[in-house]
Amino acid sequence: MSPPQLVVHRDKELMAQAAAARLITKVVDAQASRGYASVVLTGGRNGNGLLAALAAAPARDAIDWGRLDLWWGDERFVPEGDPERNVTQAREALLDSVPLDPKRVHPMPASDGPYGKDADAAAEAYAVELAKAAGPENHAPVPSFDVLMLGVGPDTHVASLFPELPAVRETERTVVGVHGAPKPPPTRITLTLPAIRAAREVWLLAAGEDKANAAAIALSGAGEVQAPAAGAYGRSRTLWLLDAAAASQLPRSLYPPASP
Ligand SMILES: O=C1O[C@H](COP(=O)(O)O)[C@@H](O)[C@H](O)[C@H]1O
Repeated sequence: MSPPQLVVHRDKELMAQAAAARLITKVVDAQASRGYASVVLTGGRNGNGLLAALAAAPARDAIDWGRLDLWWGDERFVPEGDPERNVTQAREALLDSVPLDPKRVHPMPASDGPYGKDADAAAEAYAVELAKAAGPENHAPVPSFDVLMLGVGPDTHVASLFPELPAVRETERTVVGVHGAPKPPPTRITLTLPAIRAAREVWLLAAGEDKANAAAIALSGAGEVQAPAAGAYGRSRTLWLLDAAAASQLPRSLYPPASP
């Protein structure tokens, strides 16, 4: 487990721009050393803000988009093209404007897809897709993602791992269906903590006042069942990217006040 490091930016716009710049560097470096990169996208306001900032970044074309594998950390289990789907929002924010290789883009199944309304079967199929992409050297039946991003919800949820729901307790499977999520829609698909922890780097994104309490709880030693964000860490790095509003309730030992 790699202990959390914090980077606090002035506001959410700057946080999104800085995170986008960081992601460009990470992907370019991975492509230079290995030939390709793999990234797990998150939904939510902060994740989409980062993608929009990436779309607007002049350096975005330093990325070889055709050699980038994209996966998702979670999905709302609604029909294809539904505006609530994380992939729909990601396409609008960035993906439709860059030359990705469609074979390397791996959205989670929709509720009108081959598994119909069966979110558990759809989750299992995604686990199989991940396992096929994993190499023997990988640390779990998922690829060694270079960067796995997670938006932190106001209730400390990450991906679709909500406090106290069964998915956050999963220790074997890499992807599960979620039923009765407290945030709509209630049916979802999510990577589990073991899959998340197989990533080289996990970046948690938290901007805005409504994330302040969640960040403070998750970073103050809470258990992962009560505060799923506390259980999300990467093998080499766990990075919390915050804005000042989201950092405003952190203990001073973690985020000392700025010098005058
Ligand atoms: O529903 C979801 O919420 C979280 C956080 O979203 P935010 O709008 O509060 O930032 C997101 O990370 C997750 O992917 C998504 O499905």
